[in-house]
Amino acid sequence: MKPLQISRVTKHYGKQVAVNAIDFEVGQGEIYGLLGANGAGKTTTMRMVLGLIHPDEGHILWQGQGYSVELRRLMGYLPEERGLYPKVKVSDQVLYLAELRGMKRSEADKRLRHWLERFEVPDYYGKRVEELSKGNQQKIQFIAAVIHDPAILILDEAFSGLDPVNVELLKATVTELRRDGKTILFSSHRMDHVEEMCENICILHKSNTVLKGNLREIKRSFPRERVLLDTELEIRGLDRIPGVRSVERREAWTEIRIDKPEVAQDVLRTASEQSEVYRFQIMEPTLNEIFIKTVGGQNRS
Ligand SMILES: Nc1ncnc2c1ncn2[C@@H]1O[C@H](COP(=O)(O)OP(=O)(O)OP(=O)(O)O)[C@@H](O)[C@H]1O
Repeated sequence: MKPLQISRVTKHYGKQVAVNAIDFEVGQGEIYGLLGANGAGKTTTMRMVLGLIHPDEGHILWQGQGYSVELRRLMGYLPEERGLYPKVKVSDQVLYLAELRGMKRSEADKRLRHWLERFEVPDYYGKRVEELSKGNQQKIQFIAAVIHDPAILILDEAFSGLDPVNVELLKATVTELRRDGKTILFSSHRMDHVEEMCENICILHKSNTVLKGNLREIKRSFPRERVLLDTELEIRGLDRIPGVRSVERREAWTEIRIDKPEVAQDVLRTASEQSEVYRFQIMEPTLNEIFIKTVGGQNRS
């Protein structure tokens, strides 16, 4: 059994259901993707895992145990809304938070210096938070979330607002934490990040689970409706093939959207009748396409 179990968890705010009977489990050394449109219930779920709010129904267990103060010390949280005190020095703030998690100040100080070096910002140690850019404040908040070496890490939109270099830096760090055996709950609106990092996902929509499982298997279960084609000569009449939805010519290839997978063979036949075919690839749907199809479809119903 995986160490983090979320079972039939429901949460109401007044009459409104924020999370409705959701189930999932996260393994050690796993980054689990919690996805959903705005207001779907992701933050509410994360706050329940953290024990900041409590489920009305269902239960959340870590290694078979319910919430406790000791358990809270095993958790690291990067909230979506960044919450550092602007006037306080980086070192004072992070060391205070580390002590709250049960660390000795001297040990926390060593770890803070290590992380600042690692993020190539050692000179931030004595700066006030307000002197740092938004993205760099986020790096500090990330350090505050991991300084006590938590077993469970909860990352709500961890990479938002970061430049591409810092996104890569944090991505590599999170991947390393997974390798170290951490249990990581990861929420993001950036489907490419989720696709890159998560093995299993759960998509919430209006408080309900609409899709859940192994990402690779989910992708295989969706029809392949996109073809990439590169030919020596330009192909005429692609858009007249029944079942072809759109034809977009790009610099290096043509992208063809089709109604159903079988139409791909008609595309290949038409192309090879007219030219040598350099590349013909039937593409798996991206997570972004799956998300839009799933959540968009639910919106229409
Ligand atoms: N403190 C609260 N009081 C009342 N309703 C709340 C509260 N917090 C969240 N909600 C409601 O619960 C639902 C789920 O919100 P939640 O913040 O969990 O969504 P989310 O998936 O994290 O959204 P986003 O992507 O916008 O951050 C929403 O309808 C929201 O309005």
